Amino acid sequence: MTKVAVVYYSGYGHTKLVAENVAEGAQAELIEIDQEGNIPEAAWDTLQAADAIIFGAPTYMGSAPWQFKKFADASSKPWFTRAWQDKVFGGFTNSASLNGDKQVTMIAMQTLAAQHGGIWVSLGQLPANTLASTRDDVNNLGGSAGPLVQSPSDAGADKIPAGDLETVRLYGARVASIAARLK
Ligand SMILES: Cc1cc2nc3c(=O)[nH]c(=O)nc-3n(C[C@H](O)[C@H](O)[C@H](O)COP(=O)(O)O)c2cc1C
Repeated sequence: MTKVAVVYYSGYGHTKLVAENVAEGAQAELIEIDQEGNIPEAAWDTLQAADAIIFGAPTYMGSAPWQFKKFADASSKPWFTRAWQDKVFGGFTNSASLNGDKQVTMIAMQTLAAQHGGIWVSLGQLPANTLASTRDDVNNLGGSAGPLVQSPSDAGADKIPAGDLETVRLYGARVASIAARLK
């Protein structure tokens, strides 16, 4: 069976809900990076055993929060031994603005996957960008590297647009299916 892990950081719960939706689509195990930027020791074994790893983080100040970066730096241990070489990777980000510099976070995740010698899975969904498009549509923020999610800054995770959550569920399924094909 194909194993997928979603490793994510969430400061205030919005990205956590997004990660849960990605994991639902991918049938993945969730690993939360805590407020100190750490994951449980056993989670490193889960990542090692995974066929695919999906990174998730909100965008803070135009990039991933330091807790995600601490996790990324800690992954230099498996990097040294090429332990994640040829795994399938994906990633997603969530932030308050429609744009909000999400792409910077996506590029950081793609680069991290490349550092590990991984195979990055793009979003693979057409953008919904016509006059008739709404926030309920899949890929209404027009991502290509991976799913982009917007959480209004003055609301809880329950106000994340339905289209964004459907986008991430489909992306999770895509990563899992590509990992299964390559296995
Ligand atoms: C320190 C900080 C910096 C932020 N910087 C950005 C930003 O650069 N762009 C943006 O669109 N939203 C920004 N936001 C808003 C968050 O991305 C947004 O509230 C997100 O839903 C938080 O996710 P979380 O609840 O998983 O932490 C920032 C929030 C915080 C707390």
